[in-house]
This record gives sequence, C-alpha cells and structure tokens, in this order.
Amino acid sequence: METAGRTGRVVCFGEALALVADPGALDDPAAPARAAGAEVNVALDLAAAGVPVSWIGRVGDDPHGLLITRTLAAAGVDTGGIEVDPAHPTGRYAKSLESGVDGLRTRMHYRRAGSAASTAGAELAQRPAVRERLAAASWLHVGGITAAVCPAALRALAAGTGSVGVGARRPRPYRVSFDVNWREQMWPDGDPAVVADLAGRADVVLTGADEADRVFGTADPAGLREHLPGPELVVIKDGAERAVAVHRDGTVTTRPALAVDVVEPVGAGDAFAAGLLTGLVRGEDVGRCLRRGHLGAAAVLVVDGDSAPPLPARLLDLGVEAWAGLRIGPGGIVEGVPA
Ligand SMILES: O=C(O)C(=O)C[C@H](O)[C@H](O)CO
Repeated sequence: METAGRTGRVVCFGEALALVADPGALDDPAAPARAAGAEVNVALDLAAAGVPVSWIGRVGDDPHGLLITRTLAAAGVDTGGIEVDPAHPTGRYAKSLESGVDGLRTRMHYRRAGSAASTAGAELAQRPAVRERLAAASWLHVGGITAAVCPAALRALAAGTGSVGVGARRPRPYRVSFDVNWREQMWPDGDPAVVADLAGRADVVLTGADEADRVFGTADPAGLREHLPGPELVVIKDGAERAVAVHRDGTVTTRPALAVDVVEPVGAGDAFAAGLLTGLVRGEDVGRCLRRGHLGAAAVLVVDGDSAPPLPARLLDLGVEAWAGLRIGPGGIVEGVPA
C-alpha cells in the first residue's frame, strides 16, 4: 500500500474514556483511572510500536481529561489536536468480572452520556489543528464507536470537505482504516447502516466474525466482499482462531492466532488494529501484518489494562510450527520459546 512521500503518521479519532479502577467509584469524576477508549488504545499501542501517531478528539476540563492527555503525551502520541471542553466531562467506564454460562466474563459499566466526546460537532473537521494533522498523515483510523459517540464530527469527516475526511476524493492523500466495533446498545434503532456505509468508504476494514454477521449479514470472506467491494483489505478476526484478510481481487491471506492464557480481553481488538496498522504503515506483506495484529492482541489479553506494547517483533519470523507451539501468559511466553 503506497503512502509515498508521507510521514507514516497515523491519526486516530474517537472517544477517550477514563478506565476507572474501582467500579464503585464510577461516579467520581476524579477517581483513579487509566487512559482508554478504542482509538486511544490504538494510539498508545502504535506509539509503543514506534509508529508516529496523533490522537484527536475532545476531553473534559477535568482530572480524567488531563490524565488521558498526559498519558498519551508520555507515550509519545501527538496531543496537539486534542480539544478541551469546559462544559462536559470526560467519559468514564469501569469493568467487572462476572460469572456467566461459559465462565468468567467482563462486564462494562459506562458513564459516557453527555461526555465531551459526544459534543464534538461538524466544526471538528474544520479545526486547523485537525486539518494540519490530516494533511500530513498517511492513515486516519476511526471506527464504529466513533460513529456512535461523535456522529456529527464523523459525518463531517465522512463528507470529505476538500482533501480531508473519510469520504474525501480518491485517491486520498492518506488511507482510512475502520474498525467496525459494533456496540448494539449504542444504536437504539438497531440499524447498522451508518457503520456499514462508513466501512464501505474505508481502505482497510477490521471486523470480528460475529459483528460482520450482525452488520453485513455474513462473515463469509467472499460474501463480505460483495457488501464491501471498495476497501483494499477486509480483515475478519475469528476470535482465538485466526485472522483472515480478503484482498480486493478476492484472494485471501490467513494467519492463525496465538494460544493465550487470557486475563481480560478488553482492548485486544484495538491492539490487533494497531499491530495490523504498524505493518501496513511500514509496507509489510499482509501475512506479516496479521501476525503483528496477533502479537499486539496477545499482549493486551494477558494484562488487565486496555493497552500494552506488542510482544517482541522477533516472533514475527517464526516458522509456522514454532508459531503454533507458542503459548502466551501474563509473564510473556509460557511455552515454545524460540532459540
Ligand atoms: O466498549 C466500548 O463501547 C468502549 O468504548 C470501550 C472500548 O472497548 C475501549 O476499547 C475500552 O478501552
């Protein structure tokens, strides 16, 4: 994928959330927390992999907004495109582990209604700090949560005024990656049309197999391509099994996932996206990019936070059998240590 003459910079746009450590403190706007939110996670994971990245969006003029901005900056993410909203708080969320029929599962508790992110309007796309960053970017990364929380801002980007936006005239000076991130509860009418439309305008689409079924009516690679003829690459993540990339000409690249002793899964999809983008930004072949996605996801699956640096890049070069023999746990590689 050519992004010649550009800096390799990725711009991530979405909702920042404060991940509050104690669910009982979720209503406290100063509760101890970590930086989270899908595109914030992607930005942190990209920065950890050494990819130049900016995060743009709105945070509240409150301790959590400051924490998120400082966390991003400390990780090396460009924060010059962040807007501070004096009138609305930063969104918050907490997670708890609860037992379900198939064992322990994560439950997420949100305080995001009326958040600073949700007030980002059409003017966001026109702000000089945003236009400058997009003008210099190789990639814009957004997703279905952005579409639900910041619809006006994303619509403006999708309108593609001039040379910037999800729907800007092609060839655009940068690629757009779109993570479907379907959240049923965020779409009261249950209609996935907006998300499907945005995905169709992107260059690279990431989707879980289950959400592909829900949003496009199929997770079958060929069938999905009929719904998404435009993107260069459609990546279907099939849980702990594999990731499948369907190229525009219909050819398919598949890479198995790693065996992982999962601690907590939130953020793994974002880490997969960051890994994939890391490879794509660097012009690597798609199989290697999928492996980078798995290495990123595995690193987040074994921590209770929502972002983490990817596992060592030397694992990318393992043969098929050595890769299949790896098992990753909280301390790193549990089985199948390569020489
Ligand atoms: O699940 C959601 O709706 C969120 O916005 C949280 C995201 O999953 C995010 O990745 C958590 O850090």
